Amino acid sequence: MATKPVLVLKVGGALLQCEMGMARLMTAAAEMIAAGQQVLLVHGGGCLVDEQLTANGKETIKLDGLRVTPEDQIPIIVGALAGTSNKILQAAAAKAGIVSVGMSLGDGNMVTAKIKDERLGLVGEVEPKDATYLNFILSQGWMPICSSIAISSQGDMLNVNADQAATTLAKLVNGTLVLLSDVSGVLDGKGQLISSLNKSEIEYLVAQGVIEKGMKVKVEAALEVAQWMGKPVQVASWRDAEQLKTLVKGGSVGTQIQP
Ligand SMILES: Nc1ncnc2c1ncn2[C@@H]1O[C@H](COP(=O)(O)OP(=O)(O)O)[C@@H](O)[C@H]1O
Ligand SMILES: CC(=O)N[C@@H](CCC(=O)OP(=O)(O)O)C(=O)O
Repeated sequence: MATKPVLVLKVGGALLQCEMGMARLMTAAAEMIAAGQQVLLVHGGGCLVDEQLTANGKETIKLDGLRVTPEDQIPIIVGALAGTSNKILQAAAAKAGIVSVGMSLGDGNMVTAKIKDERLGLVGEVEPKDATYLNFILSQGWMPICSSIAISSQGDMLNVNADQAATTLAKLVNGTLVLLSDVSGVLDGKGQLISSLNKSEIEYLVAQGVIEKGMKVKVEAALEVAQWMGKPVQVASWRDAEQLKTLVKGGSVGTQIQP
């Protein structure tokens, strides 16, 4: 019998500040894993990074939703994402009875990484490389929990947007990607959930300024992977218990980004 594709769940940083949200998500993940579904969790932590940078007297600049990352901010950003955020999620997973393996993009030869654009500093762009490490962990029934810190072949630690990290890992394992944020999906100009979006609709809403900042990065990452795989990518909410239940049953939730 063919096994179901790996479910690649990406969660944004706001989840880490919500005990209830984390508990509900991990319960849902535990149910899926118990039913034989392989689950890979990729996480951000943008708000934790913001907090740590402020506490250390550093300023943040974002360009088109991406954090400009000067070298002197790297220890703080790496600590917040690969350290604190990753371990908070592992702790929540343990509470739900999940055996997890905490990791970063830089582990196990999973991706290649290079500097994305000199203007952004140490921001990385990643490509899928070798799935051996991930597949071994998944085959054990363990849940990888991956942060978006990558390492280049020159030995630089690079800060990768977590939606882009998730798309690369989804490609690596040929998985089904679900991007979970703090909003129920992509919203229109009146705040209503849009159930489905294709490339030209996305371009129109971006040009109108309806889809902006982090959601622009997310939707563009989702579109890229939907086209690459020839199947829709879902943008949904970790806050919504009903959406999580539908997800556990294998249903579609939030906004479908069409290839
Ligand atoms: N059209 C839109 N629909 C929904 N959210 C949007 C939209 N345009 C911008 N956003 C913003 O994008 C945010 C989600 O992106 P981001 O903060 O990067 O999430 P995450 O940290 O979960 O990856 C929302 O909280 C909202 O403030
Ligand atoms: C380059 C870049 O922007 N990196 C992001 C990585 C974390 C992230 O993407 O977190 P969320 O998923 O919570 O937004 C950052 O520094 O905030």
